[in-house]
Amino acid sequence: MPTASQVSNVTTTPLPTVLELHNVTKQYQQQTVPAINQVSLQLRQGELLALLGPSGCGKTTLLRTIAGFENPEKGWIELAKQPVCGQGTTLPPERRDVGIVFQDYALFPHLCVIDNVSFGLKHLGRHRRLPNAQIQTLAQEAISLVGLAGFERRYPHELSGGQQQRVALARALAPRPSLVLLDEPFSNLDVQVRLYLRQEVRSILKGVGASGIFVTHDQQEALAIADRVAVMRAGRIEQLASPEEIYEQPASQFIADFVTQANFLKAQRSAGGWKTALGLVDTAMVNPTDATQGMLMLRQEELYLKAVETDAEMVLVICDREFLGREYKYTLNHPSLGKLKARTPIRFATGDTVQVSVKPNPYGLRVFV
Ligand SMILES: Nc1ncnc2c1ncn2[C@@H]1O[C@H](COP(=O)(O)OP(=O)(O)OP(=O)(O)O)[C@@H](O)[C@H]1O
Repeated sequence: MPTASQVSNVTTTPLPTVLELHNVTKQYQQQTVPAINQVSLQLRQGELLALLGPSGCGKTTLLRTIAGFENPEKGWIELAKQPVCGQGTTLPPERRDVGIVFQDYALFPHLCVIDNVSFGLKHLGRHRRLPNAQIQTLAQEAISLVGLAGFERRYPHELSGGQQQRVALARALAPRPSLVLLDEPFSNLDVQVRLYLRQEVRSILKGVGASGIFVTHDQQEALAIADRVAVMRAGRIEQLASPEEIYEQPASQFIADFVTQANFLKAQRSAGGWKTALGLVDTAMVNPTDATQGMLMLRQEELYLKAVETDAEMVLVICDREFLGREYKYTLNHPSLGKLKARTPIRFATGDTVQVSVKPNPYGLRVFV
């Protein structure tokens, strides 16, 4: 594993690839469709990738296949340019130079922190036996790295959930793997701890130059901490791109819906612009497309709300509101349009009537066919 200074010095040259998947397909016996279907991807050294998607789309199966707990029927995987499965090779998990952090921490309750962290170092497989002194040094370094120096003799039940997850991370990092796999690592934690720990895990991985892949079904989490996000649907990767690109240029209506929870309105192109139930939207505000009709995506922040009297034309009613601190999130209702979501700093009360217009944005509105 490279040092932090090595990592920061290599921003101008492309970093080496640590992981490659080539058309990997895994189908469980009881299933009629593959859990992961022809998945290909590359991960560079130090890169943090999020696997994002709805329940059952294959995120965990993909992670488990990379770790070596599942064997794919088709395709192959290389770690550091060495095949680890497929093409006649099957390396067990302990020989893949991969650290794993589970959702439920999976710590040994009868072992204290340092023994939990050392455990993996003592069981690296017969190909990597380490002397005791080195095991102690590596374990201590990993514990310090995750901010738990002084907690070495505590038992898991004497730690908070966030601290237990730090121990799990220390255990994964102690053998200094080039890749760390994290399966929904923050989902058992309180919101505050979760927000804090996710940034910290990112900076710890970046600090040691390890690559990471984490599974999440939380869009904000994926966009907040990953360098790239793979949005999965029914076993396939539907889009693999930076968080900005996923948000600004979603490849499909499914991604736009899942990631940004946008509104979609039927739209028809006419000479004057795109006709929608909310009025005419200027063609210049919409990304160029050959389509003449489709669903116009309107993100929650792209709706402008103006208070009006109930008898005005095209009135929507505020039927729910959430105060988010800097802004409000409103649910609007219209008898024929149904429900729309909008975010704005403007304050309205439940029951207020508003008219909605569309705000331009720098990256353009999108129409999906
Ligand atoms: N051991 C198994 N045996 C049979 N089918 C399985 C097994 N594990 C997962 N599956 C199926 O494979 C598909 C993908 O499951 P997977 O757990 O990878 O999805 P996921 O995206 O991680 O879902 P979640 O977010 O709910 O954890 C699902 O249809 C699931 O029912």
